Amino acid sequence: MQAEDNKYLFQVNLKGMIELLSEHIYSAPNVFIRELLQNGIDAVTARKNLDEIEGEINIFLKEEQEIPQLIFEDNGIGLSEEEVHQFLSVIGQSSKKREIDEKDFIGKFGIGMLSCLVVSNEIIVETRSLLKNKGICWKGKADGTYTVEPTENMQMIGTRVILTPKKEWKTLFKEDEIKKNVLYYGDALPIQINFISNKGKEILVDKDPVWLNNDSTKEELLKFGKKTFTTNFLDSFKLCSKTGDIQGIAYIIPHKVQFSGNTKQNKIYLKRMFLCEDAKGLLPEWSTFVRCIINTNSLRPTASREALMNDGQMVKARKELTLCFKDYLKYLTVADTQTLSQIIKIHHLYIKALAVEDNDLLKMFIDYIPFETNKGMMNFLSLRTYNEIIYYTPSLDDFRQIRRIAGSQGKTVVNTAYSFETDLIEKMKIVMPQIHFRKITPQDILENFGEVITTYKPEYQNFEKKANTLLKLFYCKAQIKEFDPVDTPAIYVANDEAMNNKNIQNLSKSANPFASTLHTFIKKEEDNMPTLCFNKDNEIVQKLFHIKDSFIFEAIIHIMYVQALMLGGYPINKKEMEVFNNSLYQLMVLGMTDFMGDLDLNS
Ligand SMILES: Nc1ncnc2c1ncn2[C@@H]1O[C@H](COP(=O)(O)OP(=O)(O)OP(=O)(O)O)[C@@H](O)[C@H]1O
Repeated sequence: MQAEDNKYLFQVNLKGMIELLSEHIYSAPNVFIRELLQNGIDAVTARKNLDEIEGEINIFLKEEQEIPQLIFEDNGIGLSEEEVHQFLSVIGQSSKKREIDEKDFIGKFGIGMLSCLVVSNEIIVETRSLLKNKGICWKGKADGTYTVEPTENMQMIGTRVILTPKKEWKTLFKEDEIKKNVLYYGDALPIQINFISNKGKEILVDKDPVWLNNDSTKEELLKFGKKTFTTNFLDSFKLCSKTGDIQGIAYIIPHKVQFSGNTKQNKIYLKRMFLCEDAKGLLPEWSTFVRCIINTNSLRPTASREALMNDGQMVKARKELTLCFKDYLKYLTVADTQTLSQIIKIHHLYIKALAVEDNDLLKMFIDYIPFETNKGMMNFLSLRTYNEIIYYTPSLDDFRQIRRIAGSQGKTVVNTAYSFETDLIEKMKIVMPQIHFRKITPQDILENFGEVITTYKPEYQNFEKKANTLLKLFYCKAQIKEFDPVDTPAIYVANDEAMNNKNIQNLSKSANPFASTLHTFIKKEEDNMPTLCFNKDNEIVQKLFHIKDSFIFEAIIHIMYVQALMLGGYPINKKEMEVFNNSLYQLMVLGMTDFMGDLDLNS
């Protein structure tokens, strides 16, 4: 279209716009209901600024004809003929674009009406402005044309939007579907919404939801939470933030949840219109142990109106909401320690995440937080009460080994291999300098084992020599030590590097094409070989010092070696399993043969 000499106006291909909306911007076609509710409530808000009225939205469903007709009617400000041309007929034009409008209105982009053309070929708008005394009928079509003419149908001030479905969207115009969608988007709206069909009038929404009512009791809130999320929550607490003008409620999930950062099971409202389930960015990442219902009056939506903009305001709001979490937990420490213990029992991982971030909380909760130790789960209070030094290990493999042996040495060792534990310990070292923490490895424990000078006793030397020859095949060395408990004959000790060396060693003997170069990765081979420590005072070991039969010696060393691997929770390869089974089998046969030798087979 030519506007002036050499100047042309852009044209909008409405069909393309509708495709863009339905396929890329809106996640589902039912959003037209949200857009109509929102236009209705915005119109009522605009009228209330000039006039004292009780706003109302009536939704009529007429099903007498083969094609149903859906009418959304509001008693809002209405539109004049000029406004119809200016706002309804220009895509991207909105009467709510001024900065001061942001506070009052939900809409602002000037595209919401188009969502109706996703489900209907035509939009009919009958409207009468508060400021004019005649009604207008506007008809807009998906082909981009529209008509405007006077109408006698509008006796009231307000607007009526009339839609008939495209064939493929007829199901969205069924009574149940409409009611479900109206409640999905509009259940918290501050306006009465009625549904009217040939069966009569039904009030769908008429009062403030429990979670926005400051006088609601905890019981009422928990009941509402159960109805909304079908969960019997452990507890609830209020959320509020000045930034974003946020109010809401958080429910504590009564069972363990994966620490996955899943933020998609909440209910987020914008100016009391449902927006989305994903609270990403608005709630801290560790908050997945709660379900939240939140309303914000001033954070900004994206154009799809299905998410909030992750901007500076949201970051500020998140900080304020995080404070609500902290305040609630602090409150529990003084007012409801029973609920606090339950929460910590189920969600200690999240509480740890919180405590890592905040020194005050760390001091407040640390005594309640459970840790895995070689003596079972222990809370920090018991740990610090009964141990002068708190030993810890950040490697799970090391913990598995240490678990068996540290206790016998009177040590309590904490497994800090899980998320946040190491950070917590590092923080505690600073915040609580009076408590002594010490990192420990299997090597440290090994060094604490009683030294046995083998050179004094030829049988010890002989034992180590023979055992070393056998164990070398498994990339392991033998050592005689003295340690508790005496009934443990042998302990396998290997740090991460030693285990790596063992694995490389195994690979280098396999058909791996890089086998010949793998040896270069093994550092200080002898020093860092896994060690099988034999317990000098153990009954079996004592007997092995004197055993003459090399066959039995070999079988027992093999069995002790694999048993020690099992005890330490180490992986066992095929070759190790084979020698274990074979040795056990041979010993059983031997034992039975000896036993049968004593029997009188003829009797
Ligand atoms: N029920 C109504 N009563 C009065 N005016 C309305 C009504 N519905 C739509 N309008 C007018 O039509 C304009 C365009 O509406 P539309 O829904 O496309 O966009 P919006 O509400 O302004 O913004 P958004 O795209 O963010 O929803 C509105 O700005 C408003 O001026």
